[in-house]
Amino acid sequence: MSTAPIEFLKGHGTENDFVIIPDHDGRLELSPAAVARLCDRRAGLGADGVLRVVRSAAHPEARAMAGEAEWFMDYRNSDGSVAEMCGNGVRVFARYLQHAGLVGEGDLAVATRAGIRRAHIAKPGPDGQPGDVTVSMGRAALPEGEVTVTVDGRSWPARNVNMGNPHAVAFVDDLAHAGKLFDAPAVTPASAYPEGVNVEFVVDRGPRHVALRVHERGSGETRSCGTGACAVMVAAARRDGADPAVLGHPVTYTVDVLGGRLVISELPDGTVEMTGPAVIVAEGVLDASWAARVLA
Ligand SMILES: N[C@H](CCC[C@H](N)C(=O)O)C(=O)O
Repeated sequence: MSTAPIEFLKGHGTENDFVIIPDHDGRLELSPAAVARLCDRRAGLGADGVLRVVRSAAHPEARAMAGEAEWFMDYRNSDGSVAEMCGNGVRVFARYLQHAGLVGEGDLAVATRAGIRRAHIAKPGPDGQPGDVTVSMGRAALPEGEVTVTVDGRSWPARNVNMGNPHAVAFVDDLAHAGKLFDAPAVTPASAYPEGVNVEFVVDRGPRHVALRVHERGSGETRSCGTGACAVMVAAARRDGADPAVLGHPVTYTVDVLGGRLVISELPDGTVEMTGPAVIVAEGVLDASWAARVLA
């Protein structure tokens, strides 16, 4: 473990919150236990996940992307597990790069374990608030086969959608039917998700307007899930007969999450674009003795 002070920032995207660890040269080794301690909401900083910021050329999983994306988002869930992609995380990661003066407004590319994600940081709004961030989230994969989600003895059919990470999308009559979501919903067949799954419960709010609750793999219920909102939009568009590849024009849904609102569009070529806020809340330095003891 490095003995140099460890800087951190806190940020969130629609209240999906993250500890950001600038580690540009990739010197830190964050074990799953260390990530879980950083994310602990009592004994640590508290967050749904960690975004370690590493120069792509300095990370073996990102080196091949360094020519297109200077920075690699090393995302971890709050239980310390690694996930392929984090949609809200990419927006907050982009905001960190802007906050740190490493990028300006406009277009940028971020290396992730699901590949390169291109983003756009908009100009500040008329109220001076930072501009929203739009992320091109790639294409959804829709594996065949029905899955079933069960919570507190109630079951619903769900749509299997992969946004680089796995999702099961269940349309319900009332978000309260998902119960307290303290534990992971049961998803069958388990064989559909050998690496675990993020589970979204969705209700309609109006034409091309839905709302979700989510139990995230590796983090539990969160206030928002960017990849989940994309999975929900694609599942809703297929349910509603609004496939942009068939219609020949983009289709846009408003997706309300507990922590705010995301706007998700799918283009005729299948590309999914997500737009939403990203906020840096605070920055600081970990206490050296705490870090030495806890992050070892
Ligand atoms: N828990 C997810 C990763 C974070 C996804 C979510 N926070 C987002 O904004 O996409 C998984 O294990 O696939």
